Amino acid sequence: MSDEVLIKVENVSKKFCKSLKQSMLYGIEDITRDTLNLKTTSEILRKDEFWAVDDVSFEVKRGECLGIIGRNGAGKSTLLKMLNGIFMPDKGKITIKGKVGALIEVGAGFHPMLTGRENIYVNGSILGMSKQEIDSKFDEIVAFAELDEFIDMPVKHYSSGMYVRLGFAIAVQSKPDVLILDEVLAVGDVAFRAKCYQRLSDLFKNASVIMVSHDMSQIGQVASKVLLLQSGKSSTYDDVCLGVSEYNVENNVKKISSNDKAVSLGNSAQDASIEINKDLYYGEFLDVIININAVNSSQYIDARITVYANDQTTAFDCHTRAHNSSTQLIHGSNRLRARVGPVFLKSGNYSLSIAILNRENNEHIYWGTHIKTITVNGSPPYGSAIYLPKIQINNEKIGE
Ligand SMILES: Nc1ncnc2c1ncn2[C@@H]1O[C@H](COP(=O)(O)OP(=O)(O)OP(=O)(O)O)[C@@H](O)[C@H]1O
Repeated sequence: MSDEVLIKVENVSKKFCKSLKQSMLYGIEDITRDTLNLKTTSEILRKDEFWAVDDVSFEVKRGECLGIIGRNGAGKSTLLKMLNGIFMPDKGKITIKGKVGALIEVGAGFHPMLTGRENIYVNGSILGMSKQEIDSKFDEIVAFAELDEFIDMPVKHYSSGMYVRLGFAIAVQSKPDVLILDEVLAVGDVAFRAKCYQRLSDLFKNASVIMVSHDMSQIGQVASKVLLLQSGKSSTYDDVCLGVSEYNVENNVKKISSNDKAVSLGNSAQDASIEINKDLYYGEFLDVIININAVNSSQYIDARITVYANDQTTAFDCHTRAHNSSTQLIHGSNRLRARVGPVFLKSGNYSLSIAILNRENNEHIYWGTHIKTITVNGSPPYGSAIYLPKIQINNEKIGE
């Protein structure tokens, strides 16, 4: 990470009006005051107005990724729209250096009547690429977006996943200094998301990234710091786990113990513990046992296990949804076994983050960041294979 600050946000606020009629009257009042060179009232709240973003300040350096988190209506999209120049702040100052790429709304920036091919040229030039540059990157963009067959189809017929694939592929190829991503990646499928995160980690070396997400495992995986928005007001956390933990508390997710900030439980779980086979040989399976005491009636669940190397890079990230595996969490005690492997990692120590999620709404039931460590032994001298292990889950209490 360099010391060069690419995004600087200083005491920024944005207000909205709850009543459309009132907001139109204020609009007329503001234009009149402006025309008559009278003092404007942008810094104070009038009847029915509220601060959607309230006195927010932060900096993002080249090489950093800021994760913006917060409940629905907390002000995340409003803040992103100000960063992208769609809204002007009512107070404060935003300074952004370099080329900006943004994926804020699915389909935004695309012309529906134009084909994928035509939109690549239009969108690429908006992002500052020359025609020659787009020509040379064209095949790579189409291949990354996996849209070969559909590239000459008007984008109005694209699915939301196809829009996101194309938008992301163009944005990363334009080599932005600043990349702003709203929840758009949530639309893509698991395999495409994995590819995006890989590409993002390449981009992080030279860019500042801002990413909004409701998926705390993604934030844990990608962000280097976190901005938590609560009714427009912000708190910044250099420790991602701590920021996510505060968000979980706000969402009534219980911490397992007060001195273990990295572990949280959702509403449907009362307590949980983890057992693993700590030492494994190259090519063996990793067994993760998650004992959960559930208070709700049964629900289908997924498991996601992320394994980090010593330097905090992700060795692999696997999700049962990608391997068509799921089981039920039942009322009372559950003994979930997530079997991951074969594990072809080079010898060394690794740390594990484990998430158990409700399959229907993706809510976290259990979430532990860097909760356990494992040691892999006996990798061959020529290095480790690049191979994504499979993950299967079953609940030993219901004998599936
Ligand atoms: N154009 C607008 N006019 C009036 N109010 C608005 C406007 N846009 C957003 N708001 C309000 O501002 C607040 C912040 O909205 P915003 O969309 O930024 O939240 P968010 O954190 O992105 O939410 P979500 O997670 O649901 O996307 C909300 O109360 C919302 O209703």
